[in-house]
Amino acid sequence: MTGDDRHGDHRHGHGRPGEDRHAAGPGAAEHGTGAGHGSASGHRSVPEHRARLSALLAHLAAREPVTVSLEEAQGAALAEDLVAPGSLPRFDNSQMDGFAVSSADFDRPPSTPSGASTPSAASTAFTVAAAIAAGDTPEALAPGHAAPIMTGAMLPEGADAVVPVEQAHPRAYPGPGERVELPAAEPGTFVRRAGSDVEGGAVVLRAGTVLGPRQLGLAAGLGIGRVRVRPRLSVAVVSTGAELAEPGDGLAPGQIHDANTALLAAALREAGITARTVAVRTDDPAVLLGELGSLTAGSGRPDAVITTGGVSQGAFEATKLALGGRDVEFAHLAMQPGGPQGLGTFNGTPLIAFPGNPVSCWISWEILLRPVLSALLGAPAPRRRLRVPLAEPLSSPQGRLQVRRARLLPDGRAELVGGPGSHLLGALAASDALVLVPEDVTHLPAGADVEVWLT
Ligand SMILES: Nc1nc2c(c(=O)[nH]1)N[C@H]1C(S)=C(S)[C@@H](COP(=O)(O)OP(=O)(O)OC[C@H]3O[C@@H](n4cnc5c(N)ncnc54)[C@H](O)[C@@H]3O)O[C@H]1N2
Ligand code: MOO
Repeated sequence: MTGDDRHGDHRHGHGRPGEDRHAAGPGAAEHGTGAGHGSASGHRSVPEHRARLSALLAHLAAREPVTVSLEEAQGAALAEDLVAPGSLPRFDNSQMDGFAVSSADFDRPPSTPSGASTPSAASTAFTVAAAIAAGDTPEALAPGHAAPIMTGAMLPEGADAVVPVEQAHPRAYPGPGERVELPAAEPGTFVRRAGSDVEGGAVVLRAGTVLGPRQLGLAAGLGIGRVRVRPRLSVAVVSTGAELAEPGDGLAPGQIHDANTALLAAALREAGITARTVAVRTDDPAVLLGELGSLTAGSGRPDAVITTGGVSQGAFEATKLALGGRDVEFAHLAMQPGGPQGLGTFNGTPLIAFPGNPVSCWISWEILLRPVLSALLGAPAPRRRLRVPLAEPLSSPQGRLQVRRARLLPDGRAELVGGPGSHLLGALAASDALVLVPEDVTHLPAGADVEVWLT
């Protein structure tokens, strides 16, 4: 992780109260419509918080699409339908290394030229024509002839079937004019018909499709080198906390290594988002304000800022202290982990405040922000959601959506990994799924069906 660590650069001139020009951002006052949408626990519900995130980021859906190379397009969502300029396969071609023949020739009585061995009743003797390699433009096949043909090579006019070389006698490619015996083949045998995969002119990918390896392979196979996509988001991750040290550096007593920067930046990049990172290794709100001020100034500012840490009830909550009273609101969600959250704007840039515990960060991204981005922008693609039986019983706090880390077992059951604690990085790394336990559920027996998101 090459974090842009500007700790120690105390530029207090930026982002002080009164310097924060954020007229466009949806401030706390505009979020006052949530009454009645809270959870039974009195905390804000997850759908309500998602709706606020969606309103905060809605303008990002209106950005002009861009035309980019396939390499640059990975992870982006198509801005328009992708239409096949031609067919796949482009032309009738061979699926096997063997001999191109006309199936009609098998109907003729076997020919036994003088000096040739008598073919078996099941095969027919052919005169060998010129061999056809992939990339060749073959000559038409004359009746009674079989052309050695390689996989992918264009079928010659007059041929409608291919016999693999393994079935030929001799099991080889005799020279032109020599003889080869082949067993009968139906029309179309081992022939890959033009357009049998994709028809020219067809819509092959719908607007909004996220471009991964398979989609990019299709575009390339169709000869499409550049695609029109929704522009990539750029997000800055600002981790905060006086206890944080750079991974790789030594620790003073009481310090811990910063996991959130690497975790969130990787999550963003995996989602096709450009991520930059800033570590604010102090609980001084003025330093955080300075960093946020310089981050959100100028044309290079990100589309959004995510902060981690400093949003709970402690005495040194830098994020809350720095941003409280500005256009950022703080709330406690009916979710665990990931309860304390903030959102709003700083200098007009959307700002989302995640809690500091690493698992809380991950859950906040997976359960709150990622689904909002999927719905608004198409990318990243939504996580796959399944209902599967639990491998073991669990209990969950009343009035909270509890999100547990789990592994999907080969038999299709979800096995919990670690407990519910939001500091359990080891268990998080061993998981490949999230189990969502609804707010009103406090106990589930083994075998109960649960909602699982594959991560
Ligand atoms: N009295 C209360 N205390 C707490 C409450 C509460 O409601 N009342 N909520 C708890 C919950 S739930 C969470 S989640 C955390 C949220 O705390 P903050 O967002 O203020 O985060 P911090 O206090 O800065 O850190 C919490 C925890 O995470 C560690 N941390 C922080 N940043 C990183 C990082 N970049 N890499 C690794 N670990 C990090 C930090 O050292 C703390 O252990 O508050 C509870 N408390
Ligand atoms: O809401 Mo916190 O994320 O449980 O530890």
